[in-house]
Amino acid sequence: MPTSPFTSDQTASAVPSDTSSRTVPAHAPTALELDGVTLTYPDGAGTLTALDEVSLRVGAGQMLALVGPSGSGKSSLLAVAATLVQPQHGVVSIAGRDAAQLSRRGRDRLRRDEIGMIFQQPNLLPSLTSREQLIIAEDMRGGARRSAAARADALLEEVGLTDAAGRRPHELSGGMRQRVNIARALIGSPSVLLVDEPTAALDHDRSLTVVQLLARLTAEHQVATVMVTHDTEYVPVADAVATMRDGALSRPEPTDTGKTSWN
Ligand SMILES: Nc1ncnc2c1ncn2[C@@H]1O[C@H](COP(=O)(O)OP(=O)(O)OP(=O)(O)O)[C@@H](O)[C@H]1O
Repeated sequence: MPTSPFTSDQTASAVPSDTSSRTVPAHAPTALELDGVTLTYPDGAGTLTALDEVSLRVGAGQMLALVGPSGSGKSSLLAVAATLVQPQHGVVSIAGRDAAQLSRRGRDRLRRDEIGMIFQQPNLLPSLTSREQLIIAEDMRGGARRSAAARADALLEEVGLTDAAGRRPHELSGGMRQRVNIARALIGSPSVLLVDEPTAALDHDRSLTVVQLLARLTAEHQVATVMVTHDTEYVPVADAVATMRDGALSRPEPTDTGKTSWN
């Protein structure tokens, strides 16, 4: 496992991130694919189109920042990509598997095995230590306890929290709690990481640290990451940016990290 550059709740201060460890092939294998996805909600006598023929490919080791005004469909895109909501039209593929072709149980398994989710609030269990948060998540996935403990320790080291492994959420800063949350989302070795406003509850320096950490882990774990953010300041840390407007998604534009080409 790579050694973490963090010590405790160390923060960083400049954009773009240190992306020196990020080497992504020009055409990374596609881990997340949306093809012509349309999602509508009932709206009075009619319907509201939340996603309008959205297509997107995110490769292993690539991080996409998703921006757009409130109500433009960003959360709907994450919900569809997470297979939590079924679109009326189009295909959602995770790790090469078409979610619509699976039974409900198959989709649950796909979600459990291939998708990690990170929300703005870490939602850690108050009575558990950082290490236990990760082990119990792996337990609930059905993983073996002994390997879960070793993996939890390795992940906590990667996010710079080895010294905080025995601390409970109230003994951690907001940034540290979000780093536990990120480590927990990776414990099942997902192919896809879906991240909704990870910095909304953090100050600037901690926000930057968290986004840089997501970028580094995306490359190191070869996961396909989609991060919704309202804060365009952190967009340059991602490999590409796409904008939602009225349910339509722009073509992803590579940022100038210079380390990758977009799919
Ligand atoms: N469960 C739902 N039922 C009905 N309409 C919904 C539902 N969820 C979202 N919408 C509508 O779909 C549209 C897209 O919403 P969505 O939450 O995806 O946008 P968003 O870009 O994530 O917004 P925000 O940045 O405010 O979270 C909005 O008009 C919203 O009101």
